[in-house]
Amino acid sequence: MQGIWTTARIRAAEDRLLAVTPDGELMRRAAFGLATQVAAVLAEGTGGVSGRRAVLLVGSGNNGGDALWAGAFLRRRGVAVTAVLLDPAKAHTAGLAALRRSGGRSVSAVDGPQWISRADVVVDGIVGISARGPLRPEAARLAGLVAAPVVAVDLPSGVDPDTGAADGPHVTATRTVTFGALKPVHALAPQECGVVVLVDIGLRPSLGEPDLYRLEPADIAAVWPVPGPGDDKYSQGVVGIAAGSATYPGAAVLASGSAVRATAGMVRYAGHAADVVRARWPEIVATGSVTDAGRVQAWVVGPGIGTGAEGREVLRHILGQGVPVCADADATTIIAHTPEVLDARDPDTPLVLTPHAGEYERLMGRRPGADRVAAAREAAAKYDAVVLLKGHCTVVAAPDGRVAVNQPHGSWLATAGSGDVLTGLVGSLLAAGLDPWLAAAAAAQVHSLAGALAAEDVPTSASGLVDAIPAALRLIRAVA
Ligand SMILES: NC(=O)C1=CN([C@@H]2O[C@H](COP(=O)(O)OP(=O)(O)OC[C@H]3O[C@@H](n4cnc5c(N)ncnc54)[C@H](O)[C@@H]3O)[C@@H](O)[C@H]2O)[C@H](O)CC1
Ligand SMILES: [K+]
Repeated sequence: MQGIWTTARIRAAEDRLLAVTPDGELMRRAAFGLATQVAAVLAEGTGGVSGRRAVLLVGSGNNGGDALWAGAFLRRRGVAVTAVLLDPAKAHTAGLAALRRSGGRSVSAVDGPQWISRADVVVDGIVGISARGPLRPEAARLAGLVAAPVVAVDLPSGVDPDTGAADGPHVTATRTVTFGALKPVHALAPQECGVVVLVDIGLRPSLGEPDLYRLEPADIAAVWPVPGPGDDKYSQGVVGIAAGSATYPGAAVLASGSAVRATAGMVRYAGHAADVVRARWPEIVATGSVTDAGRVQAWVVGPGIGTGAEGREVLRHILGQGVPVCADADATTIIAHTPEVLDARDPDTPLVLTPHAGEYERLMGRRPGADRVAAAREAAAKYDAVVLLKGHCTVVAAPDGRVAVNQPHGSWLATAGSGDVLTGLVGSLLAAGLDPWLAAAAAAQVHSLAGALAAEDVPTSASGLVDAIPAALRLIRAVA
């Protein structure tokens, strides 16, 4: 799994490493990697490096220092480099001297626009992990003038390094070159970071355990259930789907279909949409009620069951079965409005909640807010459940504090029924015996990849999503 560290952890590790590294060495390592990436962007965008024009937006700290040293390295490759100093009195002294020695020029912010307009690439060295809030006015004005590709130093300036919040003026980068380790912004704001490149500066040994994780294809391929010689339809885990109604069978069809596509384990359906589900998915054993559904190793409950007395009884029955439960949609609302339904839950029964922002507000009495990691952790602790907080970047928090951030593949999941598909995936992995946090994180990753494959750059539907699950699993196995 890809480790992600908060800025406080990064800074502490950097301080430890700085104490045993020659002065300026870390910055030069960072800047050399940065210069290599800037040259690559120039080559990709203009067909060459020498003679091209790079403009550096330089803030008052070490982020600007990285940019200035990178400018000096780019000068060796024949790039014309101009540093726009946002605060000349505070520009990194050694970096600025190195740029000037190499033949680079520096100008004040007043003269910035004329250089920015002619740039082939802009390097965002305004602010890094010490950023607080959106870009300040002068920086925002200059950043707003940029038309050329942007390479962000460490992170795109104006985007919160620890939450990825980008609700004020900020840089949107084509590529972000970060140093030592990924920070939360790189996983939580992929649309602002562009392609993220990690430059090793020898920080890893000083870092310790990550604060957040992102699953890689190999992590998913390693846990996704595949039948073996000794398996039969039961041994891979049977998932029960309690969803839908006679009036609204769609959620039942989607959640059940997703479970059928996700693994080779058996799927049982229980509810008022049995005929429709059976007709669409003949593999499924469908019954009219959860009370006569037969043994399962995990339950999915919620989509389309309604939030009235009958829905509450279905949820209460399922929570008392002593198997992992994924509660979604109406089940989330029932839990929020009548939390006493959780009294039916056997304390050892793992529970996965999959709220979107509105359902989160019902559960917690507040919106998730800018810090979605903290929000997911808070809900996970309150309900002693894995909480999969949906969003452009889904965040999955476990009651023990573990957090995974999924890697979105576009926004194709913003379609009706998408949540039903996700919950079927989660339930299948729970039935296969996966750790509930891992099950939710892996399901979210496959769900977003299936969305991209189903869409292929044009809008798709939840049915298309279900059909793309096998392709997503094949792709994950292929790249693992
Ligand atoms: N420690 C090292 O040797 C290495 C650090 N690296 C780079 O250093 C930056 C972090 O540098 P730091 O000096 O702590 O501060 P910043 O450059 O991030 O910020 C400077 C300055 O910016 C002002 N500021 C804060 N918020 C804003 C804002 N929203 N808009 C405009 N200006 C803002 C504030 O005055 C800050 O003091 C790190 O990111 C790396 O790039 C190398 O990675 C490795 C070596
Ligand atoms: K930056």
